[in-house]
Amino acid sequence: MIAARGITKQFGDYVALDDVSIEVPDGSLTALLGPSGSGKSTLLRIIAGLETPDAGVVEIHGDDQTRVKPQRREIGFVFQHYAAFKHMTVRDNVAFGMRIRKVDRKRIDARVDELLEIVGLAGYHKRYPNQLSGGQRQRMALARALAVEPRVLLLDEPFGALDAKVRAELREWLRRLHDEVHVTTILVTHDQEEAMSVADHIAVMDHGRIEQVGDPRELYDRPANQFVMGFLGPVSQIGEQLVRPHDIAIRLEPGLGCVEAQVSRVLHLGFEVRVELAIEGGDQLVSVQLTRDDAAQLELSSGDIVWLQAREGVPVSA
Ligand SMILES: Nc1ncnc2c1ncn2[C@@H]1O[C@H](COP(=O)(O)OP(=O)(O)OP(=O)(O)O)[C@@H](O)[C@H]1O
Repeated sequence: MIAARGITKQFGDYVALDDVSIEVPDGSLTALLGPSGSGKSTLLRIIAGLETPDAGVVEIHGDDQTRVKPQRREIGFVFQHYAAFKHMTVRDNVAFGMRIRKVDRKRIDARVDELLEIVGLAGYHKRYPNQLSGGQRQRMALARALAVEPRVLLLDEPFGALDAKVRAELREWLRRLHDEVHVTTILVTHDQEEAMSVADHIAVMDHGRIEQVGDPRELYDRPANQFVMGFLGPVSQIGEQLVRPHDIAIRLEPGLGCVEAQVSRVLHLGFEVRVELAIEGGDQLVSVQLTRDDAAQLELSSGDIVWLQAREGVPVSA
């Protein structure tokens, strides 16, 4: 297990981390998810030893590592903009850490072959980094990080600089890689879909604090507060409540607990139908997601007056 306990970090007067504690189980893939500036990278850098906390302790497998140099923590690190050695081939980039550790040449060769196979770059040994696509370069970076058999793999927005399609592919690939390699991994991301689709556990961060830790489903179904609910998916405000757009029922008659609204647009988006409505006194349109069948039954058109209600038993946050 990797644990950070009571971590506080200030930059001048600014509190980047405020008494943060987290436990990352062995073999898990845990995401630190939060908006820009919430402290994710700072927490990761403290776990890596690249930054020193003002207070608190970092433990890896029960050993206090707070004062241990990064090189001695046995971690692999991959950043968004991976600094590959441009003048070295893919093989030499991946072999770098092993050469420093004086691993013998035969073992290095075998391990490089194995790693390039794992990251889907078999046969790319002789290429140089500028002859790889962005996605291939990040996979090479992962091979390099894994080469020294780290106890922990730390990934800071590793796919952040890539376009949406490649990101989505690499996300799936990372999940499969993790299922194969099982190295305890912490992934920093601001993208809730990325966190939800690859991580076993997610710690949602905001303003230097962890707001909630749980598996993707727990967080979605039982958000601890408005911030977590809003960060994990779209929400609509009905009266004082935040409700997910697919958890709102539209009724043609008034009823107990219903809020009156006027349909402003009906959008047919293939699989779903999205209805945008104005609630009196609300300054933003409320969005409701319906199935095509439900929408067909309601026969809504703009200008109609309807009543909205959160479906029973769904997560709402007041
Ligand atoms: N070396 C530093 N000196 C001063 N302020 C810093 C330093 N590093 C980080 N900060 C500040 O601490 C806060 C948290 O930064 P951090 O990079 O951890 O956030 P983040 O959640 O990773 O955001 P992003 O996704 O934008 O990187 C930010 O307001 C940032 O400006």
